[in-house]
Amino acid sequence: VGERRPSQRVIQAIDQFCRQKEWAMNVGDEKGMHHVVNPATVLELGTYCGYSTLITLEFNPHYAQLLYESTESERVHKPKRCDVFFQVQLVEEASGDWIPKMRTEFGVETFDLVFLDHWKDRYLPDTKLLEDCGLLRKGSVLLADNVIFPGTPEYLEYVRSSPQYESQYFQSHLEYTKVEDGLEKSVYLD
Ligand SMILES: O=C(NCCc1nnc(-c2ccc3[nH]cnc3c2)[nH]1)c1cc(-c2ccc(F)cc2)cc(O)c1O
Ligand SMILES: [Mg+2]
Repeated sequence: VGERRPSQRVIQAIDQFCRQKEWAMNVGDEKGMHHVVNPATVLELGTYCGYSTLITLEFNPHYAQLLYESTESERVHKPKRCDVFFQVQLVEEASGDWIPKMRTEFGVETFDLVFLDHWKDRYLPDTKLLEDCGLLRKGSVLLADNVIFPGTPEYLEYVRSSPQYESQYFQSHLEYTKVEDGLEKSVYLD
């Protein structure tokens, strides 16, 4: 889409390096997200190296710097329109502190997609925070990585048992390995 988001060549180079030289916790080329969703306004919780990035929350300054370099986006307080289709806005803060500020800081009404890939014990509290802050609308999609490994049992139980969500599991493997893992796609029914 935009020349400033990590290009496909960068993604392929990351995948090759992580398969052949050193494992890293990107969502990876097998799990991927492209076949699951096609959003407009996206929140990513847990940026890491910016492998899958649009509007993203990362409070680890080292990972945040990696994203700035890979997308040449400027710090969130001077968001630069990377191109007509999207902005990369990076918030170096903890998700629990910043989700309540999304509307006032970024003018976000609701998110079309939330990609959960941060601390696994934050998936459930942050999901409840998104609900309480009115940041989900009918049809909003929560896409959660690592629901099997490392695992997010409380989150899975919640989205699979709540009448507010229609959930579907996309079985795959932990990035660059043969260990079972997968993505849980949960549509908010409101
Ligand atoms: O921990 C993971 N990801 C999370 C990184 C993170 N570290 N800190 C944050 C944070 C926490 C609050 C935040 N609030 C805003 N940004 C935040 C970022 N996120 C992770 C771990 C593995 C994994 C695989 C095999 C193993 F043997 C052990 C582990 C695989 C994956 O795909 C992962 O995504
Ligand atoms: Mg992950």
